[in-house]
Order: sequence, then C-alpha cells, then structure tokens
Amino acid sequence: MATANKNLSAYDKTTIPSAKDLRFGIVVSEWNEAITEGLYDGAMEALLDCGANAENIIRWNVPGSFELTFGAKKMIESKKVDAVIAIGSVIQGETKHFDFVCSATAQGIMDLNVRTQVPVIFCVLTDNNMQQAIDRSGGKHGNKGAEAAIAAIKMANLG
Ligand SMILES: Nc1c(NC[C@H](O)[C@H](O)[C@H](O)CO)[nH]c(=O)[nH]c1=O
Ligand SMILES: CC(=O)[C@@H](O)COP(=O)(O)O
Repeated sequence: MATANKNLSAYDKTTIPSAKDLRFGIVVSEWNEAITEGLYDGAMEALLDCGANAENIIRWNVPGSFELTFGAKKMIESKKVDAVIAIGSVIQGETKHFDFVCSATAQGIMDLNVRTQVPVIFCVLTDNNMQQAIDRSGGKHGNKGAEAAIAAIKMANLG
C-alpha cells in the first residue's frame, strides 16, 4: 500500500505495549531541518502518548542522513537504550547523489539491526521533492515520525 493510501500517524493504542519503562535514542539529521524537526516532533508526540517518559529519550543530531548509521551505532555503544529512531530527509537533487545517500543509509541502518541487539528504526524520508517530504512529516499523509515511534515501541517489546 502506498503512503498516499494510509495515514502515517494513525495507530490504535490498545494494540501497543506501554513505553513507560523503555529508553529511546533519537538520532536526527540536520539536512532538510524543517522536515526532520517535523518528524522528530511526530515521533516525540507518539512516544509520550504511548507512555514514554521524556527523561528516558536521548536526542543526538548528525549532519546528514549518511551519518545516521554512525550516530545510531555510537548511541547503542554508549547509551543504554531499548530502541533507536534514525530520522532523516533525503530529497532528490540534480545528480545521482540521492541514490547513493539513500541506499547507503538504508543499508547501514539495516546492518545495525542485523549486528546489534538494539532495533534501529528507519525514519528516513526519500522524496522526489519538498512537497512529498512536507506531506509525510505532518502534512496530508500524516507523520512518518509517529509511525517510527510506534515501530520502536513494538520492536523494543519483541520477544
Ligand atoms: N542531499 C542530502 C544529504 N546529503 C548529505 C549527506 O547525508 C552527508 O551528510 C554528506 O554526504 C557528508 O557525508 N543528506 C540528507 O540527509 N538529505 C539530503 O537531501
Ligand atoms: C540527496 C542529495 O545529496 C542531493 O539533494 C544533493 O543535490 P544534488 O544532487 O543537486 O547535488
């Protein structure tokens, strides 16, 4: 189902475990800051709505989405967290750089999920233009940050 056919912010709290005792790391890319701040706000709102305590949420910034993997890895190695949310916004420019940043970031985050015991949630928008990013970070299609927060709670409770 494409994003256009669902609301990224929709969730049923009755189906989600409490986040009360969970510790979260959130690594935020500074590229396309207006978008990533919107994603962060959506993630925080959903985490708190599901019972998380603000003092149990650690935020680090990194320069761009390519650095999210290192930031999440360092967070896992140095902080006791139950899940990490990696937030980024990659928007197509004139060159193929978009392809390399998106694939490297996705692969790097997947590698962390394979190699570590801490789930890392891929909250990285990969859009053709700014309007698509706006629509998915609190606009007409909801907020991918909220979707990522719910995924983080569920994965932290897995097993
Ligand atoms: N163009 C975008 C970037 N590019 C920067 C890279 O992520 C990286 O910081 C740089 O190549 C240095 O290693 N990053 C985004 O997050 N979004 C973009 O649209
Ligand atoms: C995703 C990017 O790195 C891209 O926005 C950079 O723009 P350009 O491809 O025009 O250099």
